[in-house]
Amino acid sequence: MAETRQEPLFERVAIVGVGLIGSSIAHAVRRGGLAGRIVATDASPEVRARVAELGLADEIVETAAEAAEEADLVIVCTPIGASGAVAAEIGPNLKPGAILTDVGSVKGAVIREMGPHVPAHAHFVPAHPIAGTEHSGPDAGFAELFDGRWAIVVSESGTDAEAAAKVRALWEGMGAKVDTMTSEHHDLVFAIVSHVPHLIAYNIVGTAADLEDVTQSEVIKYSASGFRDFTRIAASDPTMWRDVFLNNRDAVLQMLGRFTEDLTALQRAIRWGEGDKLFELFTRTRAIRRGIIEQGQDTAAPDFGRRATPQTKS
Ligand SMILES: NC(=O)C1=CN([C@@H]2O[C@H](COP(=O)(O)OP(=O)(O)OC[C@H]3O[C@@H](n4cnc5c(N)ncnc54)[C@H](O)[C@@H]3O)[C@@H](O)[C@H]2O)C=CC1
Ligand SMILES: O=C(O)C(=O)Cc1ccc(O)cc1
Repeated sequence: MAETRQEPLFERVAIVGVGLIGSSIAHAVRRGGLAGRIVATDASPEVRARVAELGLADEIVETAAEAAEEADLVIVCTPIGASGAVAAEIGPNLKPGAILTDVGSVKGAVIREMGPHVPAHAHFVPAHPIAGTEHSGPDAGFAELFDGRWAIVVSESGTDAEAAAKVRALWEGMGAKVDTMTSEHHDLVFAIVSHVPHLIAYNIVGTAADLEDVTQSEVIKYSASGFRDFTRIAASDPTMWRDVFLNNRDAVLQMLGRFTEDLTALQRAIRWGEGDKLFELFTRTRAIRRGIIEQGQDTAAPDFGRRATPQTKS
């Protein structure tokens, strides 16, 4: 767990979009004593009301523009599709030296959408926590979400080193381990380790549900197996994931091309009874899993069983 600081890292922190990630940040920032004051906003009046009930912020305002006023740090935690419009609203209200950051699962498109709205006197440091659950909304968040998990801070040629160091310190203060990379590299890596796996889960659950001779009740009844993990992933927020695929199109299509080629090779091996090919692949993948565990990298989300109750998400 992160140490509590004497001096907050930021005086005024604004959180725009208080769903799973925004509310987890609110909890973790509080826990780490990282902000003098937290101001929050959300486009949904129901979410704003729930944020007030949960006491997640010191101040709740109606617009992103208001939240950004006098903020030292603004964290945009909306779905990716909204990030450009949110940045356009925030940009004119960013004070000199203010840092704008985000948590989006795609970085290149977000930088293209948000970047042009950041005034020269402020700094933009995009980021992405590699931690989440299939739940959404302000009730789904918890302070421990980022503990021991990775957070990527994007570093491009124009990134301000001091602002990037503060965003790194923020994530470390919330319990995360930080890596830096370019947005291009980020989008390729997360296409294969996160975006394509989610697409596979959505697809396999959809296929199983559509099969005429496998009723949905059987999908539920027999899902206490590997399939259950797919159903958890396929329960992830539809808006968020639609935006991920629309905004990381090229990298996802590139990885899907490789994936389908390899799948076709497996199909062929099954058709022709090439057991040695199947055995060789399964041996290799088993070693990869064991390597992950040996390196202590198997940091599953702390509490995947958490439920967002009541569900206030619109
Ligand atoms: N869910 C996950 O596991 C992870 C999500 N992310 C990223 O975090 C971001 C947020 O995801 P979640 O917290 O899961 O979503 P969420 O659906 O729980 O919360 C998003 C919130 O943004 C609000 N919102 C939408 N448009 C808005 C606007 N224009 N202005 C203000 N508020 C607006 C919604 O009302 C909602 O409360 C996404 O960009 C996603 O890619 C990153 C890591 C993990
Ligand atoms: O719930 C899961 O298994 C996740 O994979 C969570 C997640 C979703 C999206 C991200 O960009 C990062 C982490």
